[in-house]
Amino acid sequence: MAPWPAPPPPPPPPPPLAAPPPPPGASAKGPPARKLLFMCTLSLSVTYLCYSLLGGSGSLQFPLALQEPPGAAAEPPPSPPPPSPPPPPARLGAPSPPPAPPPPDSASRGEPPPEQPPEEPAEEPAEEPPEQPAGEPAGAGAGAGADGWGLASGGGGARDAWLRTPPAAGDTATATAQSALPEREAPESSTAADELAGRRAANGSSDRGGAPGTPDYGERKLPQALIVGVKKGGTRALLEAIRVHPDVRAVGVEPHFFDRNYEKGLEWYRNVMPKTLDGQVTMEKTPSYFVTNEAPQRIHAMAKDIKLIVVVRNPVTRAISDYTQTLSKKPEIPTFEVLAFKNRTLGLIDASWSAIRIGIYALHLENWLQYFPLSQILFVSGERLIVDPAGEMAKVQDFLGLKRVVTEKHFYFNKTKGFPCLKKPEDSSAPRCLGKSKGRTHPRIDPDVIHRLQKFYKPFNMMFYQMTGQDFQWEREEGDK
Ligand SMILES: Nc1ncnc2c1ncn2[C@@H]1O[C@H](COP(=O)(O)OS(=O)(=O)O)[C@@H](OP(=O)(O)O)[C@H]1O
Repeated sequence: MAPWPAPPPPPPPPPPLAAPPPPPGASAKGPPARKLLFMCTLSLSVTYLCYSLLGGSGSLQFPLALQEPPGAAAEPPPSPPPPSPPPPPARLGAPSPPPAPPPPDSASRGEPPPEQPPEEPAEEPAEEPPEQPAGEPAGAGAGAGADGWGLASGGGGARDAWLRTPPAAGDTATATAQSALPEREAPESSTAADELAGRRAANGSSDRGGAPGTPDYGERKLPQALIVGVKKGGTRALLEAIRVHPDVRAVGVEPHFFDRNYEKGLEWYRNVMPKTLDGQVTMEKTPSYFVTNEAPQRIHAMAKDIKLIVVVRNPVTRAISDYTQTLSKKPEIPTFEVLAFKNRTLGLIDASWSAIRIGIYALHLENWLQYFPLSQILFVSGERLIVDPAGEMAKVQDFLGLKRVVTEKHFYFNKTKGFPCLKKPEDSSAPRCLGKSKGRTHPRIDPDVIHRLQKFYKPFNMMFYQMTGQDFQWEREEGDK
């Protein structure tokens, strides 16, 4: 696998201005990290100023973009109140923005109304029969389950010893927590079986063919690692791949605890988790955390040492993927080209549209760096997760302190699907691809619009590369996939 390209040269030293005070727990973040954060903030301000001066201020409202919608959950009493994150980059020469108004055309975009959480449920674990990998016995794809890579299939597995974990009768805490999962968190896939599989997975029950009635082992723990984003980045592929690891237990559905369900409390959250044995890592993925203003602070209050994983993808492709998902549910929405602009003649991008806003990674990351040092965050390339899943999984396993168990031998490239799929585990279980809602064909987008979006994102991408020390090379890609 090709190594990451060298990070860009460090930014110039900042002028002697006061840096924001560190939050509790930020002591882990050394002076260089704080300096970098400060420089990033400053650079973002300058970038934003430039955009404003060029006439884009009406479109790009960072302070608004990073706010959680009204109706956000209350803080839990036990956690000491962490400091408020510092204000977003100042809009020099511009008055303070008014309270965040919802985009006037949010309904026509297929977005939820303003009182709703801003992002759609990302869970889409529909399954499709996989193409057989070379040498695979015929029929190996039959009986695929509904969650992610079809790990709900029968047939047992190398992990059955610890995966035969349907909810024991009387496991009421879990049952209660699961029944409390709001309907909107059901997978996007349409069948009740899909939903059931997702809920089973969230239950910590056997989503890989464990024998019914076999008792669950271990205890439910709050997660030690989270996949916090980004929506349409490849988070499902990553979660399903890491779940192959015997030392990982993960929730199949997205709990949305730190954005939508926070008021339910930590015990609810714990009960959503599967049972784990000592030494196993408990995980969940909810991609909307990355763009939820309160998420870093809340997660820090729960576990300041938690490991965070962000799967990032070219923000232009990500936006189109996001739009494609919405379009699949609401075919009547305007075209991508229409939604992407505030004023197409003037070339003003509408950064208040969530499909665009989510891709301004540097701004969202800035919020996380108020609470977590960079060393606690792993950035996975969504592009490399497709072309070299084993390589990205090696980094993920290293980051989680796990033995490299998930390797090349767990993947094969499915030509029909056009994506890597999970090969059978060592125990003869069936190969699995992600469902139809993963790896959709995108609508054709006007190349000029793509070009404009690339120009729009470029400074933010550069800043993101500087902040993370990784060059994701999105500027080298041309157009959509
Ligand atoms: N192995 C494999 N199979 C299928 N799809 C894969 C895979 N690896 C990454 N991807 C890319 O994942 C994109 C969906 O991202 P997410 O899983 O994060 O979406 S979601 O936010 O949970 O809805 C999805 O986006 P679209 O291609 O736009 O559908 C894929 O490009």
